[in-house]
Amino acid sequence: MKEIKNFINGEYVTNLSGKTYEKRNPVDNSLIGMVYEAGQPEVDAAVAAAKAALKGPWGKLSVVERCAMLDAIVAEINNRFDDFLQAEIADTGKPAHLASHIDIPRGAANFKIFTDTIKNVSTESFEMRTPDGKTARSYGVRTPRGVIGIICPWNLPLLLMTWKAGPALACGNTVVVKPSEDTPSTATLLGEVMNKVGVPPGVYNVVNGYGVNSAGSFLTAHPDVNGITFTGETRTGTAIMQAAAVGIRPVSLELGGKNAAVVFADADFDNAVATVTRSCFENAGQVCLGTERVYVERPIFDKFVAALKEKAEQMKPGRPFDHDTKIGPLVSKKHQAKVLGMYAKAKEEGANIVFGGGIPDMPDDLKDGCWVQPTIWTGLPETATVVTEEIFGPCCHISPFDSEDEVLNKVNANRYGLATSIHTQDISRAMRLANAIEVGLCWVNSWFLRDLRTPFGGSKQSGIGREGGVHSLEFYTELRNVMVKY
Ligand SMILES: NC(=O)c1ccc[n+]([C@@H]2O[C@H](COP(=O)([O-])OP(=O)(O)OC[C@H]3O[C@@H](n4cnc5c(N)ncnc54)[C@H](O)[C@@H]3O)[C@@H](O)[C@H]2O)c1
Ligand SMILES: O=C/C=C/C=C(\O)C(=O)O
Repeated sequence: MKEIKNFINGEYVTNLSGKTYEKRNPVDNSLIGMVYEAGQPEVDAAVAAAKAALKGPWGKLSVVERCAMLDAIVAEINNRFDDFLQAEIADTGKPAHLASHIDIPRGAANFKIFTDTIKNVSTESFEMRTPDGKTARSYGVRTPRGVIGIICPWNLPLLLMTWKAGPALACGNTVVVKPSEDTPSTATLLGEVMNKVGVPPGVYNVVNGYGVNSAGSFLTAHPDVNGITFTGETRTGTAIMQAAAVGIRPVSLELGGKNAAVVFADADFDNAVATVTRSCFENAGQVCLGTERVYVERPIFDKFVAALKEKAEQMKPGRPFDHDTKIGPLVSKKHQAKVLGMYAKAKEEGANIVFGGGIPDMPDDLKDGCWVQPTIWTGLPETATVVTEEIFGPCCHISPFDSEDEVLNKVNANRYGLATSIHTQDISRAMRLANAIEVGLCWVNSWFLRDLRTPFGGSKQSGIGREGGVHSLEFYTELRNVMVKY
C-alpha cells in the first residue's frame, strides 16, 4: 500500500496524530494509498523549517545561483516526467494525453519562466535636486517576502502548485505547500526533486490534509507565514482572506468562475466549435477557465448546438492510458455528486437536455468511478442556477443572442469575472468587446492559450492579484525604496 507522507525540512515524515485518510483512484474507485494528514505540529514544523531556511544557505544565494538551482529543478522534473505523469494520473484519472501535454510540461515551465524573469527584471531609479542644492538618487530594492503559504486545488495539481512555487522560490522565498486532499501525489513527489538537486532543507515543504480544522487552516493562521497564495473556490478564498487579515498578510487569490464563450455568426465555424468543445469538456470541465455559458448569435444557433452535440457524443470516457479515451472522470465521489446535483437542478428548472445529463454507461470494471456525461442544455433563462453558478464539470448552457450589447450585458451580469472567449472574424468587434467584458482573461478565437509572461488572474469574485512574468513579483517580493543624498 502506497504511503503519501508530508515533506518537511528535506525529509518525508508521517505525523504525530497517526491520522491517515484514503486516496482513491477516480477511474475505478480503487485504493491508491494512505495519506498522512498533517496536524498543527507538522504545520508548525514546516513553517519553522521554512523560516529557518531563509537565514541559511538559501538566503545567501545570489540571483544567478538561485536560478541555477531552479534550472536544475526543471531538468529533474523532465528527467522524471513519467513518474510525475503516473502520479498525476493516479490522483486525477485524467487522460494521459492531457496530462502529458499540459500538466507535466507546465510543471517544469513554471520554474523556467521565473528564472528567466528574475534574472532580467530591473527596478526603477530616480534623481532629484534637494532643497539645499545637493542631489539625491533613489532606487528600488526587491527582497523576498519570506515564508509563503501555498494552497492548491485538485484540478491541475502540479501546474497550479508550481505556478506559485516557481515564482516564490525564484524570488528567494521559502514555501509550505498544502496540496488538495484529493491530489497529494505530485507536490509530495517534488520533494524528491528538491533533495536531488540540492535545494537546502526547509526551502520547499509539503503538508498534506484538508482545509478547515486541518493543514490548510493551520497554515493560513500561522503567524510566521508572510504571504498566502491560494487557488480554489471563491468561498474558500473568503475564509483564507479573513485568516490572512490577522497579522496583515498579503494574499494572492485565483478563484472560481462562470466563464462565457461568445460566438458570432461570422466566426470561423469549425474553429469555434473545436475551441468551445475544448473549453467546455477538457479535463472533464474541471478547469477554472472552462466555459459553462455559451452565447451564439441567432443565425447560427441551431447549427452550432447540433455541432457541439456531435462533439459531446464523440467524447468517449475511459481509462487514462487508453488511446481512444477522450474524457476522464471527475476527481472524487464528492465532486461527482455535486455535478450530478447540478444536472438534476437543470432538469428541475426546465432545461432542454441536448445531450447527457447523467452518468455514462461504463464497463463493469469502471462502473465505480466518478463518471458523468458531457452535458449540453438550452432553453433556460439567464437566472437559472446552472447559468449563474459555477459547476466545474463537463457541461454548458447555450443560448442565442441578437446584438453585441445584449450579449455583453449577459456576460457581465455574473458575479464572477475570470475568463471569456470571443469568436468572430471582425477584429474591431472582438477588441471592442474585450475592452468591455469584466474579466481578467479574454481570448479571441482561442482558449487557454498561455504566454507565461502575461498577467493571469480574475476580476470581481474570481480573485485578487495577477501572477505571471513580472506580475508575480508584486506578491512574491517586497519592494523597498532607497534614497541616497550626495
Ligand atoms: N482561478 C483559478 O486559477 C482556479 C484554478 C483552479 C481551480 N479554481 C477553483 O477551485 C475550485 C475547485 O477546487 P477545490 O474544490 O479544490 O477548491 P476548494 O476551495 O474546495 O479547495 C482548494 C484548496 O483549499 C483548501 N481549503 C479549503 N478550505 C480551506 C480553508 N478554510 N483554509 C485553508 N485551506 C482551505 C483545500 O484543502 C484545497 O487544498 C473551483 O471553484 C475552481 O473554479 C480556480
Ligand atoms: O483551472 C485553472 C487553470 C489555471 C491555469 C493557470 O493558472 C495557468 O495556466 O497559469
